[in-house]
Amino acid sequence: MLSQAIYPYVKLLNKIPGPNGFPVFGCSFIGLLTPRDKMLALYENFFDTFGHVVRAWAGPIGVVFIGGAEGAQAVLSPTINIEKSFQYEFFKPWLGSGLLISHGQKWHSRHRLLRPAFHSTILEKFFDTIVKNSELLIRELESETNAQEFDITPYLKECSLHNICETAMGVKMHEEVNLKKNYLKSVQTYSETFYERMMNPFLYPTILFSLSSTYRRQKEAVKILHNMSMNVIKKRIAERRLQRENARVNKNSKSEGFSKKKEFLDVLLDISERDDNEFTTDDVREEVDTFLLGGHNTVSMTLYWTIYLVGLHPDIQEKVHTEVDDILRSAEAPKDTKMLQELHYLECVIKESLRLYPPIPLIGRTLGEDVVINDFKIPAGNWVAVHIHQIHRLREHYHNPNEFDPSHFFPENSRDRYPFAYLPFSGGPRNCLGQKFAMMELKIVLATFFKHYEVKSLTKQEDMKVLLDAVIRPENGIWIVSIFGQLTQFSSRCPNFLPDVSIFVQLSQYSSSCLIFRPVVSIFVQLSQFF
Ligand code: HEM
Repeated sequence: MLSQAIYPYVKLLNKIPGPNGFPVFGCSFIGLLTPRDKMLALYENFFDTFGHVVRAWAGPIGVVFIGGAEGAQAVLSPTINIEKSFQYEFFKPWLGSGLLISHGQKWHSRHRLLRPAFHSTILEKFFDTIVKNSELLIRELESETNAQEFDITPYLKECSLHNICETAMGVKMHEEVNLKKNYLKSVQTYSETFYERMMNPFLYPTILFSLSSTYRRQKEAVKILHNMSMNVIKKRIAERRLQRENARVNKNSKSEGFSKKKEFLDVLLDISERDDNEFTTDDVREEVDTFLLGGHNTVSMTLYWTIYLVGLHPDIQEKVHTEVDDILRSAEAPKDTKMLQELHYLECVIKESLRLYPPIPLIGRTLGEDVVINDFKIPAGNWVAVHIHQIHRLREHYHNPNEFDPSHFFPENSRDRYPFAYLPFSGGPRNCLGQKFAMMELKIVLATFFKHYEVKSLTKQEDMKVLLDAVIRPENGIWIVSIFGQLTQFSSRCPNFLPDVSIFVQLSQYSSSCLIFRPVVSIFVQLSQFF
């Protein structure tokens, strides 16, 4: 009975080209055997070999990878496809069923509730706070300018964490040194355990996962992550109490936290204070966890990839400095949103950095209806992964796909581009809620940074190890030499993005040259004929 039900499905999916899989194990061994810094290259090789639509078996479950813009549009546009794929469940111990993971009625109502908290009129209120934190970053970096070389990533992570806490959450976390340090470390630990689980279908069932050492590491990380979000919530509740007290004492004074347009955390706390139990403390916490993560991790990632890429290209760096100096003049940082809008070249640089290193390189969906892409039918209910990183490097959309070339976003080059060929913030109804916030923050921090610093990146692109977990990040940080307030020329480095991965593609096609492995492989090949 079961095989009768499964067989047509397997047959249908096997019409889509992709690496062969073994019964039960599918192609899982490829993921397990591939070093993390080679994963992106492995995907690229699959797309080169099989085309824009690639089928892979994650254990016994079929996943279809989409590496073309038209396919991405077919999956991401329809409202019926808003359900995330099963792997997002692995975020549940941390994020509960917050906005990133939820679907159906819950997603619709939360989305409607929280969207206004990122409206442009609210964002303008955040401008001065982000400027202040950017200036703090500049002062903190001064201690490093005499050093030979240093890793800039911890500074940028902290800056973006300050920004999201002080704006959307309405609390200052500058003094909480240990809490922040442990939080940032635990974000990384969780990302790693997420990746380990995703790559190993044996860890998919909760019961097996709970026996693993990965689970124990994840559990410890979750305690710290929740400690951070509860701390933020408690601080804001105390702040609101104080504001109310002040408003009572001085009846005429207007309380900042109770203006008509509310910041994110106040929206949540207002509802949780009502008597109807619609929103519990856990509901508030899962959204705070979601926005703390969304608000700092991807932004800091973009900050350091942008500084890294600019630090490799003196010609581009010179143009950035010229523009920032022209627009900011004697100001230490951007003064208003009008000034930000005039930083056209910097905007192209940020967009180009997001193209080459989209912080979230893959997004998953469970299809709500059958989708046909390039004549291949993917049935409703199937998992699909849209490979943003791959789509961003297609020559049909970018004249110089593997180079850092901000001219890709000059109006004359981008005006006619296929809309789903650029997806750093995803696309369709479940695109990023913090997109405008992120672009404003990135521009303010980077304009302030380049107003004060010239940088030289020390790791060549060919030596840069890029790790894939929930995001793409440099394995060993971003090592730079920075010069405060004086501009000099540095020699350009040779970009060469993808390491050699031929061995992994061979593996995927059962031609492993490993002697011990070969007999095992051949048995599975034989068995797979009967499947
Ligand atoms: C450069 C910065 C950012 C990038 C590249 C980025 C990228 C993305 C992407 C690709 C998604 C879709 C994820 C998926 O479908 O699995 C997403 C969703 C989301 N992002 Fe961002 N994001 C950024 C900044 C932010 C910020 C600053 C916030 C909050 C303040 C935020 C909040 C969210 C939320 C809540 C979602 C879930 C939306 C939903 O499912 O309805 N993001 N982001």
